[in-house]
Amino acid sequence: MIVVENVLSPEVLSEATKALAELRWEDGRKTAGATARRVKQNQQADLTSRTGTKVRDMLLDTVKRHPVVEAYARPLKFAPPLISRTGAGDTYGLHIDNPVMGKGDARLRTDLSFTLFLSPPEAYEGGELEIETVFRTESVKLPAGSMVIYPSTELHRVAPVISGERYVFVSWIQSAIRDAAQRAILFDIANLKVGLARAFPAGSAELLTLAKTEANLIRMWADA
Ligand SMILES: O=C(O)CCC(=O)C(=O)O
Ligand SMILES: [Fe+2]
Repeated sequence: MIVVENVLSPEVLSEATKALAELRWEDGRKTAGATARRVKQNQQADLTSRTGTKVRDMLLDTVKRHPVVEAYARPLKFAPPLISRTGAGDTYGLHIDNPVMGKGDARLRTDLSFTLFLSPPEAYEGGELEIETVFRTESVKLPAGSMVIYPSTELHRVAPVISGERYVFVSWIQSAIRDAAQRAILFDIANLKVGLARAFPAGSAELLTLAKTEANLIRMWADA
């Protein structure tokens, strides 16, 4: 699991916030899988409108371009994102995300789930994203514009919102590196590259060997 801070610039965040007011909202159960439907009680934006499509593409492009998202998740495919609104009294009970989403070319395996927070934490009480890991339950409530990426293999819920409104942008990633342990090794190497680039000159044998190791591990492990 990783928190990526300030994924959205203040300009993109303010444009997204403005768009939220223009979106049409429908029952969140429409997009839930069979088991999640029972516990899902929120609203979801209709993203087929002009404003909806625009804000969806703007947010997804920003997420896709982020270097930490790329290094951590190694995305191969993204599921169609959702923008959801959880108001006072609403919640999304404990569930597991669908393992496979979409049809045909859009079909993907969900390796990672993410939530990009669009509301500042002061805008609502409750509404933490709670992820049940083996050792503990992680409770996540982030500043607007920051996101959490977590393994889709974990049960999770959105705690009831007590007051205010919680807006988030949510999607799923099929990673080119299916195995989480292999993904973690590649993330370490990506971070090491950044650190060592400060200590060694560009084109040095050390940096070239590290680049070679990274490239060859990706060649060994990547789906495509
Ligand atoms: O709202 C969130 O933070 C997570 C939503 C969620 O779990 C889902 O849409 O499957
Ligand atoms: Fe979920």
